[in-house]
Amino acid sequence: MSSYVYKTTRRGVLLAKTVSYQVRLCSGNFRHLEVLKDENNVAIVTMKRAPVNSLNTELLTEISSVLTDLEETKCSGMILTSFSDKVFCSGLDIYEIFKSKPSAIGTSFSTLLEVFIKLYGSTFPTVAAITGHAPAGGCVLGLFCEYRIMVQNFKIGLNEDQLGFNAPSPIVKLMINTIGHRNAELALTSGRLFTTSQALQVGLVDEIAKDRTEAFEKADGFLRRFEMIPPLARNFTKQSMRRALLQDVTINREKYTEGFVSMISLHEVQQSIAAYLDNLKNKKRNAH
Ligand SMILES: CC/C=C\C/C=C\CCC/C=C/CC(=O)SCCNC(=O)CCNC(=O)[C@H](O)C(C)(C)COP(=O)(O)OP(=O)(O)OC[C@H]1O[C@@H](n2cnc3c(N)ncnc32)[C@H](O)[C@@H]1OP(=O)(O)O
Repeated sequence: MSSYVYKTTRRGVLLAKTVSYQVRLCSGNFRHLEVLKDENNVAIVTMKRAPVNSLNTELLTEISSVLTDLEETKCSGMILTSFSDKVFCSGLDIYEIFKSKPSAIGTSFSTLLEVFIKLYGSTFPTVAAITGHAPAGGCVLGLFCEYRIMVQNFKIGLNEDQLGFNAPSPIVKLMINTIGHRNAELALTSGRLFTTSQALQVGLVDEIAKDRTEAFEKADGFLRRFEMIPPLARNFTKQSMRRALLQDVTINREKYTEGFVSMISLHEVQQSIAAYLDNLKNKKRNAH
């Protein structure tokens, strides 16, 4: 088998077409993730749930489990990315929230919150190499990381309002923390998807890359900024900046999950999701 993998070296990250490379994380057997680690204990976590990395409970559970592994093995940094050169992550799996049992919607959302707690609160530095579109939950996953590098000419944002429901309050706070109140309000109320360059302008992403290789070089550059910073100090500072939101979600996880399930289960919301799915299918049909 020959596939693209990312070979990390002390001086940078190289894209290499090879199969004989570094250590594979052996503590987990993942269906939708590839996890590689370099000699510096930096992990590259690649989502590979074709075609568009929609976040179903299984993928979310795998991400959660990898994050536990990375904490336990004292990983020194993590790059989160996608197998695809078109889509980073298409958000929550719509089919898990459309016409689904409340318990299934609840499990999916609660697992997303678990990923938030582990990823946003991780002791190691995290960076998203966004190699394609990142709508809704895809943007959310990027926002959980400390730094975002996005390949040019794609779209990112919280378009939940377009689907007929609002983004829950913790993610609104996170968006405000990232791009400011005014920009967040304008973006969220219209379900705006930003182009890569617009996202850079408002601060939704931190750097633009011309392609995947450059995104990895820049991600590696971000992680190397911390080589000379004592990890303990870095982590204390990170936790103190993130404590309020982390505590809120940890304490109120059940309440937020119930709120999300009630909202998604509303008849009008289900109708909006149905219309959104029709629209998605029509777009695809018209493109052919
Ligand atoms: C502090 C914070 C704490 C906690 C967080 C709190 C709250 C967070 C709230 C998060 C809520 C999120 C809600 C969602 O994420 S709902 C999902 C929203 N997603 C979208 O709107 C994206 C929809 N998809 C697209 O726009 C395009 O598919 C995309 C641009 C991604 C790719 O386009 P492309 O042309 O490449 O592919 P398509 O032909 O459109 O799609 C291929 C097949 O994939 C299916 N698909 C696409 N997206 C999804 C999805 N999200 N779920 C399930 N399936 C999806 C699509 O239907 C195609 O299927 P087939 O027709 O081939 O069967």
